[in-house]
Amino acid sequence: MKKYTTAYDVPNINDFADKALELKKNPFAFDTLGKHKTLGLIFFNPSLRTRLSTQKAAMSLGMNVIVMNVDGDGWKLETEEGVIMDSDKAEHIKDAFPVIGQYCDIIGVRSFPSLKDREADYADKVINDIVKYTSVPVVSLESAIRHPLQALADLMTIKELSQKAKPKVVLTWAPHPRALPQAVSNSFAETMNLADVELVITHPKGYELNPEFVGNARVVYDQKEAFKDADFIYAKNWSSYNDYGQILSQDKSWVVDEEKMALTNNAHFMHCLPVRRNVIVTDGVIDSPQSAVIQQAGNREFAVQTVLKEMLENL
Ligand SMILES: NCCC[C@H](NC(=O)CCC(=O)O)C(=O)O
Ligand SMILES: NC(=O)OP(=O)(O)O
Repeated sequence: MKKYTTAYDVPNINDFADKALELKKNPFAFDTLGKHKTLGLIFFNPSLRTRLSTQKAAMSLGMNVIVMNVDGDGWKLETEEGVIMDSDKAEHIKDAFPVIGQYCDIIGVRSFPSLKDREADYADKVINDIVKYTSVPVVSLESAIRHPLQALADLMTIKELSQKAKPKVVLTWAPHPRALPQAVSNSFAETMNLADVELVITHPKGYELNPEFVGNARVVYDQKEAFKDADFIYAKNWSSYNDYGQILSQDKSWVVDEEKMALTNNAHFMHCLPVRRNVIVTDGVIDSPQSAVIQQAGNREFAVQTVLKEMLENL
């Protein structure tokens, strides 16, 4: 595997999630596979889960790990082509990543969208440029438009918890004070379209996701209608795709609360974290026995370990 930037980078994401669940049972089975191999993690944006789970996963495979927060610790990196570099950005990614590629056997990158220029964000230029400018495998730690490691962990969690062959999975928009990327929702929808689930997406009008990611999902604008008989409720805020990057609503009636969860089939509550309590979801729901958020975050380790293992085996 030369890159993992979307669920389509593996032949079958369902089989791949099963492999990850197998690895979870015996995470140290390949603890010398990564001997003398170095993983470089480059963060343009903050992280807790992705950073720590990836470091842990690499160490369980015997790898060395080097981590850099490029906006904090190093030279600020320019990502635009052909600019006169007289701003605060001292180095171009075209120079930085071929250098980083010489020090590393695998590179992981987190780079959020601008939320200003839809065309540029959806070209997913930073991660694609890094794939282009380095010869080593690249894993997305959340790009401008996708978060494939999160979606893989989400699929694992649904497989672990589902009591049905084809559960009803509802992705619901929820309010947030800031404009957030569509990446988590895009990757979740992309992956659920490939999984054996009934996918429903609910959001206020104006928050339609890119149709490429919605796929065969049913879009329901009435949140309570969408929640009926759901087996999984996956909450996430995202900014508008059509009115690009804008906050169109902060409607508190979209918060996931106990009353709405009571409409479901005793659904499991999911969120990628970090989550703003009592903004996205009430304490009562996230602290309930049906909350899967900690298990989901736990699965991040084995999702990325499976990707790294596959890359190491094909170096
Ligand atoms: N990696 C998981 C989510 C990351 C990001 N969330 C955030 O930036 C939340 C920040 C805040 O709540 O202020 C997102 O939505 O894509
Ligand atoms: N869910 C997730 O990617 O978390 P971090 O942003 O903390 O890495």
